[in-house]
Amino acid sequence: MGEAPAFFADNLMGDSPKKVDSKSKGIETAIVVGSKIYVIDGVDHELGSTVGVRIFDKSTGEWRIPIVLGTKPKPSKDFSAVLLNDDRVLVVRGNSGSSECFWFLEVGTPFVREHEKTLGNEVVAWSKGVLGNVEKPIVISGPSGVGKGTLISKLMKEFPSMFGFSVSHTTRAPRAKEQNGIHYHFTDRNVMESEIKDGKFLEFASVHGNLYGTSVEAVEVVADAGKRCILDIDVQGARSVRASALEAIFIFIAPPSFDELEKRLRARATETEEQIQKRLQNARAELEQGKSSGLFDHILVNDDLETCYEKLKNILCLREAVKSAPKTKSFNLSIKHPVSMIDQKLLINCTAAEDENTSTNMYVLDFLLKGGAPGRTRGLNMYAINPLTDDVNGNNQLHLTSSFD
Ligand SMILES: Nc1ncnc2c1ncn2[C@@H]1O[C@H](COP(=O)(O)OP(=O)(O)OP(=O)(O)O)[C@@H](O)[C@H]1O
Ligand SMILES: Nc1nc2c(ncn2[C@@H]2O[C@H](COP(=O)(O)O)[C@@H](O)[C@H]2O)c(=O)[nH]1
Repeated sequence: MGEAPAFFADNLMGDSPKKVDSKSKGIETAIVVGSKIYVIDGVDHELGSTVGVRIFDKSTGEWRIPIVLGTKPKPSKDFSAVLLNDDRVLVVRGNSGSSECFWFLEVGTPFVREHEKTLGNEVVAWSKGVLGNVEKPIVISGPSGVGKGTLISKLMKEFPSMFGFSVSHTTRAPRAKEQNGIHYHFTDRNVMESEIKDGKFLEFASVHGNLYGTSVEAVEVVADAGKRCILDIDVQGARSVRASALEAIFIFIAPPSFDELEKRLRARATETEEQIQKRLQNARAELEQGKSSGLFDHILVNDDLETCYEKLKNILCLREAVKSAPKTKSFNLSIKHPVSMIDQKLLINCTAAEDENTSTNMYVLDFLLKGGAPGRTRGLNMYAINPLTDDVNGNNQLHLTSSFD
């Protein structure tokens, strides 16, 4: 049994985070969640330049080191933590810009519980809070050769700042023009199987004799860039994502006929005859499942490419004029960043980037909205308010008052 660290002695029951100075670990931030205390090491010298998490169990008096999933924040001496509910903690990284300051540490979400079961160890998961109202990711499925990749390429070409592609892992060999890290992360089966065991994948499936999978990181990288993520995955993968906590839009692409599908697959000339036969055989089952399972929100027939592409854009509510993601004004979070919680909304004082000395902005994080990326905690609505004139919802109170007058 371990010994409770001295800094807990004065506030073991409270929920408020405390910044503590520890000789061995540098600056640490602690937060109480139920019977556990989560300690975040801002600068961990033993592990190099990384952020560590330790758990002190008050009921047993033991320290535990959890398995840490997701993308961690960069080390900082200025972390502060706010308990959002029993399963997640908002970690604010002080002295950083708007794209680096909000992080979530999941300690008991369904995602974490699920991984605890498979990994047989305590798990915590990091994800980054992304400014702006991040739209739901798009899952595109359909039989091999139907034109998923072609449609996605068109979308990415027309709206480069709006969409980002989730680069899957696969054990199949690269095709002539495919580049590692761009089209796929090409990997070995034993490496991928071990990473699946480590909980690195949001979903995975055996497709046409090879392993394919979407890593949590692949989707997070896109969300971190403030873009809407597109996943090109098979029907089994779509089913797994549907069962996960990731909220997405599911679109199934069907061919006009089976003969046309075969023609396209052959014309692409990327597979051997044996592989084509395997893909066509699997296509029958995929078409049946895709069209009948109720898994998909939309089914599009890719007959004429341009017509299908226009329909896809309609589903995604894209118009010619909207070519870039809406931008939120950037800001810098100072070391002192007072926070307060009102009605599931967190108010944070920040300094506006353009005028650091004088202008203070109030930002609101709205925890009621859902959506976003695998991070289960992403896609949170963050917006600026003027504390002198606006209420917590951003409504101008002066304007309201004068209209009543
Ligand atoms: N509407 C269409 N009409 C005719 N040919 C098409 C159409 N859409 C795509 N194609 C062609 O069909 C072939 C297969 O398309 P693509 O590679 O995009 O399919 P896919 O669904 O991504 O396949 P996979 O699942 O194997 O990656 C390509 O050669 C592409 O140019
Ligand atoms: N379940 C998943 N399926 C995936 C993923 N990445 C791609 N795919 C699907 O595999 C087939 C074959 O792709 P190909 O590039 O070898 O032609 C296709 O249907 C893709 O949608 C993934 O990460 N998970």
